[in-house]
Amino acid sequence: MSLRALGNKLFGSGSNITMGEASTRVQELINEHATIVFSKSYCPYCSNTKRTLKQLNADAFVIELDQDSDGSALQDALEDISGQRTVPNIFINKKHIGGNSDLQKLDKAGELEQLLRNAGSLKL
Ligand SMILES: N[C@@H](CCC(=O)N[C@@H](CS)C(=O)NCC(=O)O)C(=O)O
Repeated sequence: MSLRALGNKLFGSGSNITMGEASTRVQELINEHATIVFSKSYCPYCSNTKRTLKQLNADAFVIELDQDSDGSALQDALEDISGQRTVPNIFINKKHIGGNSDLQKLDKAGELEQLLRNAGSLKL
């Protein structure tokens, strides 16, 4: 568990769910959505990721952590699950892709489209 997650567990993060519940919710979201972006609405890297996915016509589920009352607990859980605290935090086919720079790298290498296709996330 990260130091921040431990601090939140001991002192509270302003959220009403436990770490375990947050982890379960994150895991359920990852399992339910072939492509999912954990995002924050004001984050420019997230906008970049969402724009790229939209340009590819990908069907991606986006959760804006800053607009979710449990967002900070979910972010702690994401750090535990993926080792990454920053947003965007992207999963395709339950596989952790990383952040925006990782997604852009895959796109430039021509690998993103195939990943999305394999996940069943391409509409066309
Ligand atoms: N290199 C990362 C940068 C992501 C980043 O710095 N995101 C900021 C928000 S714009 C962040 O997560 N800050 C910490 C936080 O919001 O808790 C990427 O490409 O995704």
